[in-house]
Amino acid sequence: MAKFITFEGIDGAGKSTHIAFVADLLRAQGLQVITTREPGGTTLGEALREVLLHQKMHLETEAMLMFAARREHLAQVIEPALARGDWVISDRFTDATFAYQGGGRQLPLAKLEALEQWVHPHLQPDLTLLFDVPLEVARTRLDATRTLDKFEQEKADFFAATRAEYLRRAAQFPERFRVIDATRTIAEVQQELKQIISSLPSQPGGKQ
Ligand SMILES: Nc1ncnc2c1ncn2[C@@H]1O[C@H](COP(=O)(O)OP(=O)(O)O)[C@@H](O)[C@H]1O
Ligand SMILES: Cc1cn([C@H]2C[C@H](O)[C@@H](COP(=O)(O)OP(=O)(O)O)O2)c(=O)[nH]c1=O
Repeated sequence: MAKFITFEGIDGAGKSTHIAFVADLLRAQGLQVITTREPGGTTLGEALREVLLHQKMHLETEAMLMFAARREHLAQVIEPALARGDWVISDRFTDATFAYQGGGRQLPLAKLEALEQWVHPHLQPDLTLLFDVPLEVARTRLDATRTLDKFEQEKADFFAATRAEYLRRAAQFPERFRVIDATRTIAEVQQELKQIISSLPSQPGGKQ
């Protein structure tokens, strides 16, 4: 059966680095795989991403726009792909809203739970890979590579709270989450990803 896999972690943890690797592992098994991202993944979603990453706005506006982009993403991309039997890998999904808007910006989680119930009451990722690194490691990686967007310019305590909320959710939903120690080398992380993917149901040798 097609699966929905999400990649999560604070900025600079290394998510984007590993998405193509995991997609290729699955394709090598003959599976159809699409990769996508949030906020974004559709024409409207990418327009909302531009606004979300560069404009200041009320915290609740930010949370609702994240879910608005997600609604479109589910309707246009994620749900049709899963219905066709394609595997879907998304660079972030709803856990990111809990971590960033809930943890980092302190929006009450009950408000986010209400939006989640509205937008995807019956769908959760089958597997969430949480790339976990201390803030200093993430920051060093980011500083070395790119111009920082609105979220990436946040202070250390914002990322500490974001990371803490990710880890809290991983503990809350242990069947869905795999926490990956992303301080290791890219090769070591890929080795672990290979093991995780090969033990998924529907994989040759994986649990059914
Ligand atoms: N395990 C790693 N060790 C060292 N550098 C890494 C590692 N993983 C990623 N990087 C580098 O860190 C930077 C941020 O990685 P990226 O995948 O863009 O992070 P994210 O998508 O989580 O924000 C990139 O320059 C990437 O090459
Ligand atoms: C999906 C999502 C992302 N974000 C933030 C996290 C990231 O800082 C930013 C964009 O995510 P991302 O695509 O990971 O950024 P980049 O391509 O620069 O690595 O949006 C939220 O705050 N809430 C959300 O619900």
